[in-house]
Amino acid sequence: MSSSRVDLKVVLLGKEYGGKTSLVERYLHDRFNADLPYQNTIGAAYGARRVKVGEHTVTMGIWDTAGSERYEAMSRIYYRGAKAAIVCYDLTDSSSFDRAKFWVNELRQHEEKCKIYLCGTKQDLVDGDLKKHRSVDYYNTTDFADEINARVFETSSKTGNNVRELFYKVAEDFCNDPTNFQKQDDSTLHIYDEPQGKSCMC
Ligand SMILES: Nc1nc2c(ncn2[C@@H]2O[C@H](COP(=O)(O)OP(=O)(O)OP(=O)(O)O)[C@@H](O)[C@H]2O)c(=O)[nH]1
Repeated sequence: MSSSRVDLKVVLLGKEYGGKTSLVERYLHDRFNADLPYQNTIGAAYGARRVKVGEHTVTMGIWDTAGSERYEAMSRIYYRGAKAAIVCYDLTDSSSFDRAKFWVNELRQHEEKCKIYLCGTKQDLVDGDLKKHRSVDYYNTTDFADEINARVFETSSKTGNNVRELFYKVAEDFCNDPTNFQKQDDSTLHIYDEPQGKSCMC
């Protein structure tokens, strides 16, 4: 197994049952299994992927944190040093958007340089005839995004809609910021870079 530097640490934050693990599973392994019973993340899970953006190839290290408030203190550890945070909320659960605001506030206070992406999950459940299930208004999310200088994506891990686009945008924004390509010191994290399964770091 080869080891490689992680250029871009990305953390996923949000309420439990909000769809974070499914989003990472869809992105890293292109799979979604609706028949599997829900299993809450304990601690956090890690996966990595190389992404090519123009002339750059960056290794994205993705931390999927536990949404349960029981693990809140631990989730704080995982956003340290993150260049990007994907703050997820479930489009069928308005309280999950309140929780997303909580995480945005945390990031703004403690990790100022971390770029924030708001991600409304389970978009397939509020699409077309299923619109009545939508509990988070799109324009509320874009207004909030404007306030905090973030982008909004609505994704479905079931259909794959917008998932690659979201992660590509994270990588692209990173590559478009020249300060990210200044010489790094020896404290850079080195880890294995192949896509990895869900692991518990409890
Ligand atoms: N229909 C639909 N269901 C989804 C989607 N994403 C997630 N789910 C379902 O929502 C439930 C919770 O998803 P998870 O990805 O485990 O949520 P999580 O945010 O990782 O949860 P925690 O680990 O508790 O923080 C699971 O039963 C998923 O199958 C989606 O895009 N569409």
